[in-house]
Amino acid sequence: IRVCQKNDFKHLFNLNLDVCSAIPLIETFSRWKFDNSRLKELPLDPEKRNYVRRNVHNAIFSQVPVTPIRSPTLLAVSDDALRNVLNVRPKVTQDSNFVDFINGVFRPENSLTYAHRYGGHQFGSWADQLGDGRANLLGERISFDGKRWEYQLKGSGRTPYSRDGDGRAVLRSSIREFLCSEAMHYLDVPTSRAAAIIVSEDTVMRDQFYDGHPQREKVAIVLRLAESWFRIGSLEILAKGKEIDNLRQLIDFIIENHFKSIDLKDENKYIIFFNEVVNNTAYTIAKWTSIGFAHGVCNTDNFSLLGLTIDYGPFGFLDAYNPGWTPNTSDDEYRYAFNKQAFVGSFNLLKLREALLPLIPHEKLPSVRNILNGFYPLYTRYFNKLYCQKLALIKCEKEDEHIINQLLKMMEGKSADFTMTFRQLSEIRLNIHEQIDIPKTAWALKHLSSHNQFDAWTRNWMKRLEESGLNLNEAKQIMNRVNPRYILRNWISQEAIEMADRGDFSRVRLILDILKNPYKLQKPAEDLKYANRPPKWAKGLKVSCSS
Ligand SMILES: Nc1ncnc2c1ncn2[C@@H]1O[C@H](COP(=O)(O)OP(=O)(O)OP(=O)(O)O)[C@@H](O)[C@H]1O
Repeated sequence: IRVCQKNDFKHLFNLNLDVCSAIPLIETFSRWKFDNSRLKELPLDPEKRNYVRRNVHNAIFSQVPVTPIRSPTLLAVSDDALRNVLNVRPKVTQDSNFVDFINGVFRPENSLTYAHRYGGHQFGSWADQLGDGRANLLGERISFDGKRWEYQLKGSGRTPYSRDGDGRAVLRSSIREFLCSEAMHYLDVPTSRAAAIIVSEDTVMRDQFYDGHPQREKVAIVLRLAESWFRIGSLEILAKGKEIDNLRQLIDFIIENHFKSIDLKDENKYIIFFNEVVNNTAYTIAKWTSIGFAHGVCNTDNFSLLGLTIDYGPFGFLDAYNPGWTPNTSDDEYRYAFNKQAFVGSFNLLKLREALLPLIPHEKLPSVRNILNGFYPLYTRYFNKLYCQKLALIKCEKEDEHIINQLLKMMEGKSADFTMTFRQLSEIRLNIHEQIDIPKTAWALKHLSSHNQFDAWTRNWMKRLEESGLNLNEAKQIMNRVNPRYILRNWISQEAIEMADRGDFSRVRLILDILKNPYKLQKPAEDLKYANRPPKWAKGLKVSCSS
């Protein structure tokens, strides 16, 4: 443990304790560098003229230069990601090299500009080669806490995987990804992260904005971070192309770097690996469900092999509880609806199992099948555990599952606000006549309380709390640690996007600051009514795959 530097004390008092258990933070960006020895071991496409779309074979990466955006402006940074992942002092963002770095112009020592070749099942069908069509992997680096991070630019130009795309990401989708990936981190959901976002005056055409008409939109680049960007589709394309050596090499690489408990010499290593991915995926989807998050495009190319939430496209958080809701207006069949995410997760894991088949001996296939069959029970266990926490039901027994299901039924019947109902449940009290008392400000709960089963349910729930030895105050403390008050509702990001489009980045920065502490009441968030009933215009907001 290093001795804290003077400046760190102010963070210590904010309880940001980890800053002091670290090597000193880097002060000048020009000295910052990648470690990058491992990624270079993986098969590289020999073609270097990589601006033209083509089918790539026998490679995991293509080397593609970044195409910078014109007159880039730094829109926002995540101080926490800078400190704890890049290990730089946030003031390095004033260094001109920093914006140049995100724009691909300044290349730190050892940096790469790879585009990854992957495939995927999209909306249930095999889509063949997809790949990083607008992203560049810059390299890997170990942060001071020993974690290995892969750095990526999204929106950084065309690659052989761009298909008909222009290689760009528009401002609105970049802001959404930047804010939501950081918000998910603070909500304790396994996720990729974002360190910074730059924007240009350059525009590109997109065919679906608010009113469904083609529009020119500004472009942006996000510096994204993940322990690994490999997806189910990374393995699928190798299996489909019968590139078995590459398949084996990539899985071994992932096991060695990210599944340290698996012995590479173990003859069952691929089965154990599958088991781990199934477990991680079940946990992440249960976490999504517990905070009302719908990913929106759960294709296999968007499902991380580490179980991280990746690719923040047409995602959304539930306002009114409608389990069949999808945030993605392009999803006509509601395949990726909120309540279908576990089903889709198991479909995606089935595709992973298929990709692993060439490496698994025939006699071991039944055990792989059993692992997959265990997905849904595992997901349900995580789901129940997380929902028990949301209601402070610390015993989490069969009876409690009944309480959870009854509450969700009532919420669905009343279209109760998902986030605020859970949050405000902790504010229920019994008055001196033992009657249920809901504060006037608890608008979501007041609404739910008109349900004819609400009183009976509440008393039953309180009885369970009592049986666990908890009084309402203790329950409140537990509940307020897991039920956020602020989430990134579509209307909240929409206002920030419109301001940023006009050159005012203050709202994006403020929202990031608020979402750092989603469980804590904050005045700026209350002033902006972020815990109030969503405004009427929020209902008309649409998000689609066009980004
Ligand atoms: N504007 C674009 N230009 C080039 N390729 C694109 C563009 N938009 C999407 N693609 C490609 O289409 C495929 C599906 O897109 P999707 O939106 O799922 O991914 P993404 O958001 O670009 O990337 P990621 O999954 O890494 O976040 C990917 O191969 C992606 O690279």
